Amino acid sequence: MNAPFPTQTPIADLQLDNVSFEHRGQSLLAHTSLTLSGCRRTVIMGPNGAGKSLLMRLAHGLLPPTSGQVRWQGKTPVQAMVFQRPVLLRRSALDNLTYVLAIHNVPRARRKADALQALATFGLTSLAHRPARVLSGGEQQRLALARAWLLNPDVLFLDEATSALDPAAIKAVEDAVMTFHASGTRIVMTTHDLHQAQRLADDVVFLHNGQLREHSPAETFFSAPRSSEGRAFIQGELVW
Ligand SMILES: Nc1ncnc2c1ncn2[C@@H]1O[C@H](COP(=O)(O)OP(=O)(O)OP(=O)(O)O)[C@@H](O)[C@H]1O
Repeated sequence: MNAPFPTQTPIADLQLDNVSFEHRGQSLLAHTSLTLSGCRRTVIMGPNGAGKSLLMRLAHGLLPPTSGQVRWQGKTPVQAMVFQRPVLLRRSALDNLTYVLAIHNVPRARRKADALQALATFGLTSLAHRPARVLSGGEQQRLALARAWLLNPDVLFLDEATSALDPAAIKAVEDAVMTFHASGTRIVMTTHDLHQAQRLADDVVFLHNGQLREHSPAETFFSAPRSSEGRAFIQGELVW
């Protein structure tokens, strides 16, 4: 089950240093300092509008902060991101994958075999020739994960990757996340689902109103959160 690019270890720490993001004078993320290290599964939690997606996009480099710095303490790792609604090409599932290999200059002779292997890894072999855009939500999400798999990322970001899925599809995506993690990929994900966070998290970053309230080991966050907002959130009392 080897992905086509060899991975480098250890993965550089990601350091956010006093990062803020403002829009039209409004503070959406304030003075956030955070280090993500090792091969951990970090889950970013918080109520609607807390700034979870924003933090993730800043961490992945999709948005520049208004102030502060986002930096890798070492070689910038290979990164991939999976969104709630994956953007897939108007082609077959297989061709979506061979396309990614082509733009990463993988020799043509290897592309189909590598793509088929990635489809098999995520249980999509029987759908290889189906147009990607007619796949179900869960299948599309697994295809997005198969596409990310081909990049052999050191760090995988997932933004609400299971929020539109039924329980079986959620399990399939969670299994896929575990497959990445077992292969040495650091996971950084947002979710609204407390049970999912309990299943997956090694550590929890908790945000409220654009402020980092705590970054705790999962065990601590779910049994004795350090922040009053974290306590209220896991008791279902903090809506936003
Ligand atoms: N690029 C942007 N420009 C302006 N405002 C933004 C931008 N990105 C996010 N926001 C705003 O920042 C706030 C936080 O948004 P974000 O999507 O990070 O919240 P969230 O915690 O992921 O919420 P949800 O749980 O509802 O998905 C929201 O009020 C949103 O409208």
